[in-house]
Amino acid sequence: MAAETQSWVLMATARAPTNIAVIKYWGKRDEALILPINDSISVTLDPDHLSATTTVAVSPSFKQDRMWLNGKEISLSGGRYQNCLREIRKRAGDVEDEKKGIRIKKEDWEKMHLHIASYNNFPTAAGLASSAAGFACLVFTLAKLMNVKEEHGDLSAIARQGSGSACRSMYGGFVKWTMGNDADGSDSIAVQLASNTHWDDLVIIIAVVSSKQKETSSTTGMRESVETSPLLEYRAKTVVPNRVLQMEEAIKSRDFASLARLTCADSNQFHAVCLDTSPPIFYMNDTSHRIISLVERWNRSEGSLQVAYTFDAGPNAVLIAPNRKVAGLLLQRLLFQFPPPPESELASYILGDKSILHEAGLQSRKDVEDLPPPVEIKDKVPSQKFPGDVSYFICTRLGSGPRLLTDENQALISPETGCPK
Ligand SMILES: Nc1ncnc2c1ncn2[C@@H]1O[C@H](COP(=O)(O)OP(=O)(O)OP(=O)(O)O)[C@@H](O)[C@H]1O
Ligand SMILES: C[C@@](O)(CCOP(=O)(O)OP(=O)(O)O)CC(=O)O
Repeated sequence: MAAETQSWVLMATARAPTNIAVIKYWGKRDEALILPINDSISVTLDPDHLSATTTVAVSPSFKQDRMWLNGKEISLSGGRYQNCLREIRKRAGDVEDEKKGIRIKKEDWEKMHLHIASYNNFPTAAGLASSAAGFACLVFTLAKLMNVKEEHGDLSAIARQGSGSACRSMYGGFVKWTMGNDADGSDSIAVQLASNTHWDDLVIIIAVVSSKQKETSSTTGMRESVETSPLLEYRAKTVVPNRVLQMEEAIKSRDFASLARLTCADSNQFHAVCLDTSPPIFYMNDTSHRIISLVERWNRSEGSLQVAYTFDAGPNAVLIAPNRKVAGLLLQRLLFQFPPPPESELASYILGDKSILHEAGLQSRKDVEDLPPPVEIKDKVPSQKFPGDVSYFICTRLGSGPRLLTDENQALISPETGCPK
């Protein structure tokens, strides 16, 4: 390592999106390498609304690897962080910054320490896949700083070792994680099926459902399902392979009815596997079930699939609408049943792309209070309302994959101190 001065700090900053699976990953065949028992397919969400931003800095003055997440120092000693750091360091290349007089040879990276700062623009560990955005961003930013030449696919195999679903956040649009066959996991990678512009009418609405009870983590839950659920074996071997083919076809031909049917069926089967686990795992709650009923009732009354729902390892609903008009009708239904609690404003109850709200004629709490019951529930069931059962909604869309942020003002680490700003 040669440099005029030993006090320099070299940094890279990037942003990576989160993703939601429409064909779920649930179950590993190798716990250490994080190799799944079936393929999965996801949509990448708009990084403007749900993403991680990470800065990685290197300096000869750093004494150890350190990381700060949302401003708080966290330990990097866990196997998942260590695996990602080791795999990237192995592939590091020579780096030269002539202006700053910095040269780092590839063999130097093993000895140099890193400071990492990351920030999520959405709640961490709230069932919104922060670990997917976080590990994808970490691996992508490390690879940029260390001049790693690997393709996104190879990088996805490293992100996978941070958290399985993270490998799918290495691309935008529609992404497939192919389970692979090799024992070392080198072919268990993500591939892009279509970019976010391929089907840009789709609107995603996330209902962040209030939940007090502590849930079983995905890692623990899927281990218990692998050990005890006979349904999971049938799902992985028999159901998912066909569903993946049908989903790929639906995406290619922008067939919303098919996408919706497969998405709902796969979410429901995943939660059936959780119930089939011993002891059973309950990720959804009464609010989740009410949202499913709302969608099913509406779809049935229209005689065609208006929207799709899917739920990960928690009670939050992710709803997919084919376009803004239907998304507006969906918001009206959701807000009729789950109005904002008395003390909260509509503007802080609907986050992300608020324009859909305005297009649906909803400018204020009064507009929500005046909403008539949806036609499909009139006269059939009492139109009960549940204010406060949803914490807030996020309106978003499909998004692009990780990208480098070149504006130094966006760095989360100070070039002077080498620590978070
Ligand atoms: N930006 C980030 N950079 C690096 N690691 C992160 C980042 N954000 C989250 N993580 C890691 O992911 C962990 C949270 O993952 P966890 O699976 O508990 O929650 P989640 O991904 O938000 O929710 P879920 O998996 O249920 O959708 C954090 O404790 C941290 O280790
Ligand atoms: C239900 C899921 O969200 C499970 C995600 O599991 P994780 O990727 O969080 O699990 P680990 O690999 O153990 O870190 C479905 C999915 O995203 O495909």
